[in-house]
Amino acid sequence: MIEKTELDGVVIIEPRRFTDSRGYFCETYNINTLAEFGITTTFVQDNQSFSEETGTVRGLHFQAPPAAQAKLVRVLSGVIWDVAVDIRSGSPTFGHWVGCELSAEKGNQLLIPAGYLHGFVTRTPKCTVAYKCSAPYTPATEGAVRFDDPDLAIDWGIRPEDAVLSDKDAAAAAFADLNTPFTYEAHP
Ligand SMILES: Cc1cn([C@H]2C[C@H](O)[C@@H](COP(=O)(O)OP(=O)(O)O[C@H]3O[C@H](C)C(=O)[C@H](O)[C@H]3O)O2)c(=O)[nH]c1=O
Repeated sequence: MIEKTELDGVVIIEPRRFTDSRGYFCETYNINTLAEFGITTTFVQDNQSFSEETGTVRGLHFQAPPAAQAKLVRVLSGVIWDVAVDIRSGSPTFGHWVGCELSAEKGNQLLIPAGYLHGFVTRTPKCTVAYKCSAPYTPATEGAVRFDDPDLAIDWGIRPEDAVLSDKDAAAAAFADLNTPFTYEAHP
């Protein structure tokens, strides 16, 4: 059901699927289920993005306090490699990243607390990604770091030059220039 990663508070969730002759049913989010695992994050906004091509990279993004967002990410169609990067100053894993393959078929999810960069690359065409956010969209607090930043050295499984990027992401800041607005707070 819930698997910790080496990054504090970043967990992989695999909701239970009730299968029968019609197909399956699963609860994709239940506040009480997460509370059983000590996760008390509440969400106020649902997002969905669709990416036509394999190799589409969205990220690495964050919103700064007071609009910092935790995210609960899942895939409705296709497969992505989902990445979180710890940017909490003072954290023993500052600048470290974890990746996880999320797929519609598996129905697995990645929970990323506030204080982390988030981004993904699509591993199939026509990828639909849905994610819950713990704070509303607040453009004035948005920040972005280059997905292929050499200091992060994230393995995206593609050549950087092959990435399909938005203009915003193509012009994102270097990690070294990030003035992280997050202070390290341990997660349960
Ligand atoms: C994030 C967001 C965007 N927008 C508007 C602003 C732009 O005109 C348009 C596309 O936004 P953007 O290019 O930032 O979309 P993505 O590149 O998919 O960004 C997202 O991708 C990574 C993976 C994330 O984790 C963030 O949630 C988010 O930054 O949607 C909204 O109206 N509300 C929103 O919450």
